[in-house]
Amino acid sequence: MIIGIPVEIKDDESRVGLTPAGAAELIAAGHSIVVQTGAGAGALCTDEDYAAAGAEIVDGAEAVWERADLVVKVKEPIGRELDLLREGQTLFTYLHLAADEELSRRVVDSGATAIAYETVQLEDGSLPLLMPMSEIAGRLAPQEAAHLLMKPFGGPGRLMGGVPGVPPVRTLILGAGTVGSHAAKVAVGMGADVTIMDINTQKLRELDREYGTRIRTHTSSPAHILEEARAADVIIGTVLIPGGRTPQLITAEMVPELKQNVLLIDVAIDQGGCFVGSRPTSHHDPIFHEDGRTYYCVGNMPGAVPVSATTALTDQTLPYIKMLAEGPFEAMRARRDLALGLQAAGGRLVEPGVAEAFGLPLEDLDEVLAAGRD
Ligand SMILES: NC(=O)C1=CN([C@@H]2O[C@H](COP(=O)(O)OP(=O)(O)OC[C@H]3O[C@@H](n4cnc5c(N)ncnc54)[C@H](O)[C@@H]3O)[C@@H](O)[C@H]2O)C=CC1
Ligand SMILES: CC(=O)C(=O)O
Repeated sequence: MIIGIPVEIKDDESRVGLTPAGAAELIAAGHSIVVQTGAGAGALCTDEDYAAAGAEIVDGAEAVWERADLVVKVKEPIGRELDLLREGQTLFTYLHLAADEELSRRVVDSGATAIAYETVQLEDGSLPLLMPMSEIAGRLAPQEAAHLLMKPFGGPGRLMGGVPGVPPVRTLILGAGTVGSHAAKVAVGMGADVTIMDINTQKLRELDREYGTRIRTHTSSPAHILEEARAADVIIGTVLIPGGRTPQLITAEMVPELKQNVLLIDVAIDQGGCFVGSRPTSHHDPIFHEDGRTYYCVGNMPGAVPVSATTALTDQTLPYIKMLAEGPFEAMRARRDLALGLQAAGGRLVEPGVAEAFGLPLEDLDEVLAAGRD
């Protein structure tokens, strides 16, 4: 099979879908790799590295998209990429369709077999291809907060950990999954005053066991969120309903109750965001202010650390790319975890969260899998 690796064209996105080491493994398994010139440059993977692994380097995105049976990317297709995506082609990438109706319709209508990293799901409910980037985004969130609280960067001028005699910053984390637990780790390490909330008490128990009295846990409900949010200096949003649009936990009624100068970091913006005022921002223009509150809503946070993130991503995606390269439908029929990544194929949408978000017709996953031909 021909596997294509294009340059990522989203704003400030320097990750790449496959490392040269990953390319070498796929080539050893009998596949061909076509890499767009410069695709790995931002992640310190040079064209020479890919060529040494046996990949072909080609100029321009068209040359990759036109030749590839399987396109492996990092972020959702945008702009010209959506024109190039076609029936008979498999796309393997983060898609986050439930956050974007136009993108959802274009991906479905393309007829391509679109498989989202973020909904590949193991039997225990974990999301193995979302996890590495969630670990990174979680660890980055308090770093971003520390930076944005400083006066020279437009913040109110506060230190996350405080100092003797001056209290630390009150940090509220909504969601105790992968992003939330990693954000807690770094925020606790910085000495912040951390409260974390989830609807899943088991996750809160695990954090309680790990951090004891260095962290406060609180069951998530609208009343409890309001109580905690009123006191917070930083709120980090990390909730997820896999495949679906993020529930809005900070509502329009709650916003006037928040402190002036509160910093709201919406990591969950890629699935639509969990604060009512959130709208996507980018690394080069990451924040906006509304009613005295500051929002940070970058949808590709790990793009800030492309060297670490590209390796972490390929480490997890490579076993799945190998399966897909042998025939995507056969692979999805054999592996339920991979099949749960399927969003649409042959113009048929199979992701319930997307159908619900936009009122689109939903097809049965197993019927679509049974009908698929490699
Ligand atoms: N902005 C960025 O660059 C990145 C964003 N993300 C996004 O971050 C979000 C979180 O990802 P993960 O931590 O991996 O997901 P996860 O599934 O590990 O954790 C989500 C948590 O939210 C909890 N939750 C659901 N509804 C809730 C509610 N009403 N109140 C409180 N908690 C609730 C769940 O119980 C779960 O523990 C996703 O939208 C993901 O796509 C992930 C990586 C990078
Ligand atoms: C998960 C995701 O959307 C990202 O890493 O950009």
